[in-house]
Amino acid sequence: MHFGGIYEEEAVGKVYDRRLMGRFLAYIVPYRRMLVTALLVLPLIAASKLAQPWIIKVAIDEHIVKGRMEGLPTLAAAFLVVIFAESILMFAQVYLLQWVGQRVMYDIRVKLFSHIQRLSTRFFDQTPVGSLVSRLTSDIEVLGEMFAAGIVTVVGDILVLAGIVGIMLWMNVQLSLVTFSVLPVLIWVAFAFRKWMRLAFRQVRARQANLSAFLAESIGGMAVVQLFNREREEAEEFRRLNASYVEANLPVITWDAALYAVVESLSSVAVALIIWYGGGEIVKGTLSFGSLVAFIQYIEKFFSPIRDLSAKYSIMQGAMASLERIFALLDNNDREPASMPAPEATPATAQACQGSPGHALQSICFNDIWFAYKDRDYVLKEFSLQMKRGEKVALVGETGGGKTTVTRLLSRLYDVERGSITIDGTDIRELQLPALRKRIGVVLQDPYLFSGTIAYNISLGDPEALKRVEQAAAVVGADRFIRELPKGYDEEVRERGVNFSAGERQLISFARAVAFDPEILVLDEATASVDTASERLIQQGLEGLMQGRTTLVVAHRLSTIRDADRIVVIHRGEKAEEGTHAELMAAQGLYYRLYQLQFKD
Ligand SMILES: Nc1ncnc2c1ncn2[C@@H]1O[C@H](COP(=O)(O)OP(=O)(O)OP(=O)(O)O)[C@@H](O)[C@H]1O
Repeated sequence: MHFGGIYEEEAVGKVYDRRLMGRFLAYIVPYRRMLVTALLVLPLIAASKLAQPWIIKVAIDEHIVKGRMEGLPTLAAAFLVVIFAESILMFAQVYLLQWVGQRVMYDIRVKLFSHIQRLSTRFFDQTPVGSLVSRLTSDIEVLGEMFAAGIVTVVGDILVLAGIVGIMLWMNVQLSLVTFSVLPVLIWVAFAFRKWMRLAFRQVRARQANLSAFLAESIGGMAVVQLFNREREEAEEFRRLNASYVEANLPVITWDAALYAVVESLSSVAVALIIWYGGGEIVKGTLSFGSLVAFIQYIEKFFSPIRDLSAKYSIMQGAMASLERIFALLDNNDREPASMPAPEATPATAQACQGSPGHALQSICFNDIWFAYKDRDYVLKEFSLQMKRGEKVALVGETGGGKTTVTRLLSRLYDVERGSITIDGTDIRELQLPALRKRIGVVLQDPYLFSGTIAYNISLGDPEALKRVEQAAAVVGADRFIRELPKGYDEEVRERGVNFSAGERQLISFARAVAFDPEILVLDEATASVDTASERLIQQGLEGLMQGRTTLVVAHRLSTIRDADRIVVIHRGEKAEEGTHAELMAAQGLYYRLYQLQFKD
């Protein structure tokens, strides 16, 4: 059992949280006119609801009971007009509210997405992608439900309830008091229900989160599950989580059904009271027949919004929890590093690290850098390296030594903790991030392709890069296989490039680096082995890619770097050796041993 419900336990918020609602209101403000119009319609809808029983009362008392036909058609027509007006007003109100809801959701989605784009690599290391996707989709959708389910119309419901109480008291105080004797029970039930529902919801949402997290992991890793015959165990685990989700839902269903039944029977009790007490009043001549009928109709209209209470309650609670999570993400300031003055003055190290900013690249220097992904767990210790324009430097060493980390620090996916990295004597933390990244082309160990065409994947939609697509593909030798595709550069790439081989994906990613024409190239060689023919192709591609650029390459296949200007051996985060292939072989140290290991066959 690999899954112990370790995923986020959902915070079950309040049903109404003033702080969250206050912040949410800021998103509604731009659409206040539409919202106000929708709210202005509410009293009109309430009035038409209140008018209907009244028209019936008049018809009965003034016409039917007295046997007067004239006027009845007018009243019937008035009744129709009121009902028709109510439908039109309801339509307008639902439309306006949903319109505002859609706009607000659109705005929050845009804001959230651009916020997420600016978050740091560290943040993405720690946050499961699935949870970010659900912030942007289901959490925002729940906010939409708040508009769709007419939460705003609660105001209207309250108007109707108050109106009914007023009219009933005005018609007959005593009968009203007798009818409202059921209210204390109703209020008690509503409060108790709120408490129980809250607890039940907490369980449901936590188990729902577990279920989705399990699904995301299991479907994402389907190939492993299938290859290792783990389907049955996974299905068993899923059945367990699924059952626990259903189990958590049972109390909610029970309370929901119970509330419905209780409200329904209380409304029947109220009707019974009206018939019993009101009937007596009619007999005594203190109440008209029409008033009795109106009373029964009003009491039904009184209970109907209360019956919807549980649905509205759950939507509100869901919306508050979603708002809480959306705002927590928006408040996360784990931004990508901004450009800032370097914390310490760049030591004027060797002459080699100088240069003139703004001109062609002269030097890249790592000056005694220290770095840890977490706390004081240093992955790189006192690492130094100097590179001159046009040089090709290779990083080699055992797995987990810190080679990839060096490349990440150069492109500022993370910032060094101590020491500094300079380009032409300027600390890279002082450079603008986009300017720095424009100078550096990175080829990742695992090339990431997007769904779209090959041309799009090479240029990523950049107009300048788009002009260089074919030329770039030719430089790395990718043009040969692309030309053979039925649609050439317009061939569709499916999600993550599943319809291309590992070697072809590598070549496309090389072409991408060339199309952006960077001065500095950072290359993390793929560890995945490809067949000898592909390896030769890739080797040729690499040569084209590195032509005329200053290159830092993380090498796994030592054969590819024999001609590097310098080879740096990293051992447990420290520089162990540095020199050319011939020098390091002659020294018979770590590099020599690695080389022997790889070519022992
Ligand atoms: N995002 C991360 N969060 C925490 N630790 C990390 C992270 N990335 C790497 N590490 C750790 O840092 C160390 C150095 O990793 P790095 O990827 O730089 O090694 P490498 O020499 O490139 O290895 P390989 O040859 O396998 O690619 C490893 O011990 C690794 O576990």
